[in-house]
Amino acid sequence: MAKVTVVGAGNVGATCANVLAAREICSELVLLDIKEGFAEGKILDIFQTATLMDFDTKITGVTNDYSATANSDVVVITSGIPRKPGMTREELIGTNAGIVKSVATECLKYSPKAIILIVSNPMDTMTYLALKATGLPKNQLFGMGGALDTARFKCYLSKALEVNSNEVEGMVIGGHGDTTMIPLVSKATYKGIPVCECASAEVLEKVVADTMVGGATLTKLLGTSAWYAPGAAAAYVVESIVRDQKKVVASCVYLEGEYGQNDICIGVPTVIGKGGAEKVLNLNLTENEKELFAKSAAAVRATNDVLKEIGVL
Ligand SMILES: NC(=O)C1=CN([C@@H]2O[C@H](COP(=O)(O)OP(=O)(O)OC[C@H]3O[C@@H](n4cnc5c(N)ncnc54)[C@H](O)[C@@H]3O)[C@@H](O)[C@H]2O)C=CC1
Ligand SMILES: O=C([O-])CC(=O)C(=O)O
Repeated sequence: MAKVTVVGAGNVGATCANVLAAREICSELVLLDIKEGFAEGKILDIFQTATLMDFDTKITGVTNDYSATANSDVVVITSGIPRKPGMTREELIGTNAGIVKSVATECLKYSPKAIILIVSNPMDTMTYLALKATGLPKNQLFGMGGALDTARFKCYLSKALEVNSNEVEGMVIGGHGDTTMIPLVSKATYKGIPVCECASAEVLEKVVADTMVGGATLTKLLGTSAWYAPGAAAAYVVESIVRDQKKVVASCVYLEGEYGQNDICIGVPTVIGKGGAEKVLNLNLTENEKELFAKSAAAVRATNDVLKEIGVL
């Protein structure tokens, strides 16, 4: 069974840790935070649910002690600040870039073989930065955004169609940003029936718009960004890795020619297994989707350029 480290014991990290422990996705879990006693406290609280929820994953919380994370099979990086209402994810780059770079480097010292999953925002750019800073192969380090955006897309679709969300199929590719994500309506189905046969174009346009601002909507409601679905989405990706499930998850991976893009990390359908991001699937996009993907990549690239301007790359 696997050892998983989650860095950042805040809303998303602690939720991810809770799902991993309660569902016994790994045998050993370490939660690490820089804030004194914070991860220890979150883990003690989670541990006190063990007899209530019937799990026995070995869980440990530590303050900045990377030696406790040694030999992890998977590391999830959620450290960094979240946005506040009215902000974009891209505005977090100045604070989060330094944090993500140093955390990824530190984790790797103790777990050189770990698959590293980046969650901190702006996630596409943080993934690119961590990949370049560590020099890891592209299968070993990738980002989580599409799993969450896809879950939201399915929720909004199921509400619009008034059907069970588990009976809906769909995927969101592109950047994990309010204007960069691309919910693929053309590929979405309800029990094999294309959704465009189930709802009007107007209804589906609203589903797309709601999905794209899914994170911003929650940030406005909560005063900080969401955590239940983000934490569960990260745990979903970890499960596909540690159980070698080979699920196809829209994931932020480094592209070398796929979808017409090079030298960028952005969301594309990816087979996730024990080798990490094992294979990118080539979807037959419509002309409009191809155009949207190129625009999305241009926007992500512009944010990546800021890494050089602020001197972290
Ligand atoms: N990729 C995605 O789909 C999503 C990404 N996010 C992002 O995840 C990040 C975390 O969000 P929340 O958990 O809500 O924030 P939070 O503020 O609740 O937690 C962040 C934690 O990181 C810790 N931290 C900061 N610097 C650290 C360091 N150098 N080492 C270890 N720990 C450190 C803080 O002490 C804090 O406990 C944000 O950047 C947010 O935008 C959030 C939701 C979805
Ligand atoms: O909205 C945010 O800033 C956090 C996030 O990435 C999400 O919930 O999708």
